[in-house]
Amino acid sequence: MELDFVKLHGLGNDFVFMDDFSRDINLTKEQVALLCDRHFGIGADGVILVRPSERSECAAYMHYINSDGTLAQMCGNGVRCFAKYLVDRGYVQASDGQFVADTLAGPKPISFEVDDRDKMTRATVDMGHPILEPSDVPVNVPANATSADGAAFAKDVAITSPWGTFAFTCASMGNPHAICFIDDFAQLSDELFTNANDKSLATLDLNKIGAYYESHEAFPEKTNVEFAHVRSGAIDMRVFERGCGETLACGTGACATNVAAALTGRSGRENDIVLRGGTLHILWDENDHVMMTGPAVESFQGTVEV
Ligand SMILES: N[C@H](CCC[C@H](N)C(=O)O)C(=O)O
Repeated sequence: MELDFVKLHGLGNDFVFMDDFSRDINLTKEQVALLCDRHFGIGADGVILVRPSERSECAAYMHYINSDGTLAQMCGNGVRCFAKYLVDRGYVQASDGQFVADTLAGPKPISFEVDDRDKMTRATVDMGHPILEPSDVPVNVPANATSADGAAFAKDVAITSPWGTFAFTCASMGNPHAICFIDDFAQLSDELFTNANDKSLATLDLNKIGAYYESHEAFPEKTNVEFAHVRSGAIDMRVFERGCGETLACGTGACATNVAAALTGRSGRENDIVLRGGTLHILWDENDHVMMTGPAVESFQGTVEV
């Protein structure tokens, strides 16, 4: 079967988009993995099928699949690319400046900017409420803290690994995230770095430590794993994504990291999250909504045999 596709990315977190308004595309895990293979396929972190929404208030439904073929509830960079796909093709009027995207994590209101050719450049997505109750993240560790409004959450929970014990604060944006804040990388074991002479977030070996925690038994549905360093005015973050491995950026991960930093008193509620692929601006507002702002870029189009 020959399928048209469009390749888009949000800060280098990249996706193969396919128009599935006719609801007749059903890809196997093997087909998704091949489409995402960076040597034998198109190459991407995931596949996004654009489907009709059953919600009258939503323009379309984003069906997100990780590169390993597993479904995920939400994709922050993906939903900004989803917005660009719809606006640039006229499914959403550029002059409207806003619409609602439907996702497995529910409706997500989006406001967007366009250039002088009515092509979308940036979007702000209302990612909704962070989910903090440990059993809802889900994470099998006790709620050891309560947030300002009394909600239970998993704060700095120590989970051991072969390379030492790391403390995670856990939150969901519809999908699970475990965030470890590291202040001093020099304290960590040499074997955790791709270059022990330069111990930093940049040289942390995520294929070792990220992969270990992604599938740790503490996380019944696995988890996205973020390592972050808070500095004045910004938070540096790298991510080992569930079902993908390390990606250059993670929108839901940036949202969860912002919430975790604020909850644990490491930062305020609004931060620039600096990722390998670029910067996302995140605000956890006074109504408990997490607002994510960032770009989306279309790389190329094509057809592919599956
Ligand atoms: N791998 C994630 C989904 C993609 C999230 C990420 N690409 C984003 O931008 O939020 C998961 O299985 O929960």
